[in-house]
Amino acid sequence: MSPATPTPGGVSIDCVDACVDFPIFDAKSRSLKKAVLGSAGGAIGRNSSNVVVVEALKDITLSLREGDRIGLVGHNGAGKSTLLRLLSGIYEPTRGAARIRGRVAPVFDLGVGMDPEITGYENIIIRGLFLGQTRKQMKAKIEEIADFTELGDYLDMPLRTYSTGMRVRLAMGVVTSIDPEILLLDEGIGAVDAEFMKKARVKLADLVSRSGMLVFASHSNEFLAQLCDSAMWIDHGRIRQRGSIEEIVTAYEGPEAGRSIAAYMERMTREG
Ligand SMILES: Nc1ncnc2c1ncn2[C@@H]1O[C@H](COP(=O)(O)OP(=O)(O)OP(=O)(O)O)[C@@H](O)[C@H]1O
Repeated sequence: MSPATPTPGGVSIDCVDACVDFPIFDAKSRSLKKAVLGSAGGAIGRNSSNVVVVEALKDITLSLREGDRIGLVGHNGAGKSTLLRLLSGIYEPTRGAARIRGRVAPVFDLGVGMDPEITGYENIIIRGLFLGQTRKQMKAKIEEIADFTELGDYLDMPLRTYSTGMRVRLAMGVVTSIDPEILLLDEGIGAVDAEFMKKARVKLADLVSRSGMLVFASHSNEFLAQLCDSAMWIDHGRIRQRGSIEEIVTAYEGPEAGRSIAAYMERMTREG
């Protein structure tokens, strides 16, 4: 399908009882008890072959449709990133099913689609191809992307000479220049400095308004409220609750955080 062709019937994601387990072949059983009691991470158990597994996602049943802009909240290791990878098709469910219809742009794994040995310019093209663009489309917008990144002469240097934030700038430049149908964002993109982030947020908001569906994992309620209109609480690999941003922040962090995000959203609406 050409990158500009919309998916017939609209974009959608449907998961039914989807589970994702990570087998850990070199786990030390002595340390397991501690991990089970920890508040971070998914449950640790054993599969039918008695291999230790991390149950990163458990029985995820979820329907997402065109226009959905949903934020994911939850503790460290709750399963947010794993869910984004499941929704992008990068991970297959260990059990259950996940059906994805639409062109997905995953914006979390900065290493994917990038080559440390080639220049920033070349990586712009490569990453665009990875996200379903044609070489011609990428060449047409490479200068605009280069300007956005403000990386100057570094764009002629191999990517391995870049800092983490510089790589994020490059990846953000590419992703905000395309038109994905399903946008999956991880807050890891926050590795850039404050000045650049201000500019990137505007571009991201624009990208989100162009895309058919957004799922965004974030530890920042404000950032979540800027891009999403509903939220879902992931807790130890399960969907604990889905609802409005205010509802979910209140349930996850308590009434004070809920009131604070409600006031923030009101201010956002007032100021347009
Ligand atoms: N490649 C992997 N191999 C083994 N376990 C993994 C792997 N990736 C994630 N996990 C485990 O899966 C669980 C969910 O991790 P995930 O990264 O999805 O959490 P998260 O909600 O995104 O966390 P954070 O907010 O800290 O980024 C954790 O227990 C983690 O240890």
